[in-house]
Amino acid sequence: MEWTRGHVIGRGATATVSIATSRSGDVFAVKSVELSKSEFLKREEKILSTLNSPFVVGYIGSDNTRYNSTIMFDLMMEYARYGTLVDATHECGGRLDESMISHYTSQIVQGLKYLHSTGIVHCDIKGRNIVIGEDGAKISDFGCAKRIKNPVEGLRDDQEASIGGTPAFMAPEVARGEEQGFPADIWALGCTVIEMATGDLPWPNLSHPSSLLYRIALSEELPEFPAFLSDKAKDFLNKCLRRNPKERWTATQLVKHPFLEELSSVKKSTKETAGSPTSILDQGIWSFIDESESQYNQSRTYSTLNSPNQRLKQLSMNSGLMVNWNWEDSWLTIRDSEDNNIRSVQ
Ligand SMILES: Nc1ncnc2c1ncn2[C@@H]1O[C@H](COP(=O)(O)OP(=O)(O)OP(=O)(O)O)[C@@H](O)[C@H]1O
Repeated sequence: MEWTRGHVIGRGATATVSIATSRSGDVFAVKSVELSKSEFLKREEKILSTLNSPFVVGYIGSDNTRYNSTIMFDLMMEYARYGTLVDATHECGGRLDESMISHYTSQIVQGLKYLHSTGIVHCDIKGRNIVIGEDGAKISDFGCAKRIKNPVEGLRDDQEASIGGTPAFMAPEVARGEEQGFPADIWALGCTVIEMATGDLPWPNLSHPSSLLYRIALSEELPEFPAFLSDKAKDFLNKCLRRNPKERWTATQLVKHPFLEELSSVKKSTKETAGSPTSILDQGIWSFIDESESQYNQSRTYSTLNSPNQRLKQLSMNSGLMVNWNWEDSWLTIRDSEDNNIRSVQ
């Protein structure tokens, strides 16, 4: 397929996302990294290409392109024109009202139900990894995702032992470096509900990632439930945010929770609530990205250790090293590969 890269619409820890258009005029998003650093994006493609759900961003294909003298690996996917859930929250004055939280949460839970039924743990659920298209919220960014079992053969996947994600959204068992299964996505979902309700991260009063990770891993505390939420919303949070992963509800159970069943019938159109984005033509889609937009993020590798305590220490040290930590910039994603290397990116 012939296509043209447009302007940058987002930058994550690992990749740059641009708008793109095909010769026939179809608009899509393209996530790009240098080919030599594309291991994680290729792994993302391997997972995304197997998925098909209205609640997961759609896969289109992949390509290699030359940008100046650099060969890029490009993952092409459905374009979500209203940006991320964080963007939608900002455009609504910094907080979403409860009917909208219920509406989006219902779609995310259906996405998680689908993913978990295919044996996939997303491992990095947060507002910035939920994109909003014409038909609502979709789970995106499968850079940390793993298939923990082959539903047909019941086999362990190579990635099963890996640990990843964003510290503020990490479940206690993940912060301790023990395991990251389906319940870890449910914990992160609870954190994402708090993020929609407050416009802030869970655990907002912690000023450093190491204190954050120790608190999540080793205290008996939960993130604070926003006092202004209804009892149903708080009960929903209570089913997600249980420190013991075995006590958390599954996505299949959560779909039927009264918070989603009743309030999600108050459906507002995404157009009404996500503001009115600039038209694609206004955004200069037809021009190539310029030099200043081509700084693709570097990845770094750290060795780590075997015991949970040592792993936790390494995770928190890496977090501190990687970012000048403040809550606006705290979207650090940490990946810990099976051979016990932590790949941490800013
Ligand atoms: N399909 C899409 N449609 C519209 N915008 C998108 C799409 N995918 C990604 N974006 C934008 O690009 C940003 C970065 O994308 P993404 O999160 O996939 O990159 P990443 O490098 O894997 O991020 P991180 O690892 O930091 O979470 C998103 O926050 C969003 O603003």
